[in-house]
Amino acid sequence: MSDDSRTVPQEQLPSDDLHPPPMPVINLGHLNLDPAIRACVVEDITKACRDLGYFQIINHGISQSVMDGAVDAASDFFKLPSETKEEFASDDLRRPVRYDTSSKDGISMSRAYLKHYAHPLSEWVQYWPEKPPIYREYMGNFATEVRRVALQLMEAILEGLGLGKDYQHEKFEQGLQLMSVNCYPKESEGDTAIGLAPHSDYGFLTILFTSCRGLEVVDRNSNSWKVVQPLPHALHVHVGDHMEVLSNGKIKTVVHRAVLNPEEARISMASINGFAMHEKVSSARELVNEQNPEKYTASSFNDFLDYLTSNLDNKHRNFLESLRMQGA
Ligand SMILES: O=C(O)CCC(=O)C(=O)O
Ligand SMILES: [Fe+2]
Repeated sequence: MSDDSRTVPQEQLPSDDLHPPPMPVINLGHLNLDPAIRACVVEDITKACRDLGYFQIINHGISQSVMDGAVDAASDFFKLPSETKEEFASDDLRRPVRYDTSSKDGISMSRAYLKHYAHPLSEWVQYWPEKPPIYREYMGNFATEVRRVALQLMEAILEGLGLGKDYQHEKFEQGLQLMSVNCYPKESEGDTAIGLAPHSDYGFLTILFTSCRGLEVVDRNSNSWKVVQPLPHALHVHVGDHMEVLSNGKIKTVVHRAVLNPEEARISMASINGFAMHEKVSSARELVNEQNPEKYTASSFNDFLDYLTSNLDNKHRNFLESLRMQGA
């Protein structure tokens, strides 16, 4: 290894900047209390989405044992011999399950990940790893629960945007869920601290479980990286590209990255929630007017996969930029 390769560029160093309190924390249990309390929680969620694009949720109804079970299933999978995991390796982004050890961006080399569809579970679970034997059941339980939470949050945001909680209800109900299960080694001296390069997520909402600190988000007010400090038993939520499209830019997607933790190896599990594969997302008519003309071309998850496939070597794969209409 040359000396040069041991010098970590400044922009790849983890941020020391803990997200300054108050990082919004939403008590999701309050959504189901009386209408006046629900209205306040809807307002808090919508404000967090508009101002920051991310927040944490507590009292979300997913039990500790379901979360622990999924983490155990993920850790046990990543401990399997390479040959077993590589059965799932593929460059075909349309495979129902994909395993890889590094991204093609040349930055995030140390992450191992497994991506698979999860909704409807009965359709996809047959493709999931059979080893470890707990994987399908435990990850399936977590995926089902986390999707319930995503739908609940989506309804609240639609309500907060003035579209009504049942806006395009069937399309959300029938939408896809992609689980991105990530395993990062402990940071080792001299290596890049970046575990996953900056990106925004496809879909409306990502709900992320993280076993310890490592996620960073761009704070758009200061245009700097902020460390997300996970609260016990909380889940992190951030907005994806299609939320920006649907809201016609009222809510913005969140650029985020993962850095390696200097104390421990890390597991994260992201549930990415969108419309079905070929269902196009466009800006809500109700949010388009003369002052706010339509800003984005309609697109589907299938279009996103096409875009990724033709931009595999692009370090800044920015799907959303490709949708922005001229002059918008
Ligand atoms: O590991 C993390 O904290 C982030 C994971 C992530 O951004 C993703 O899987 O899209
Ligand atoms: Fe992400």
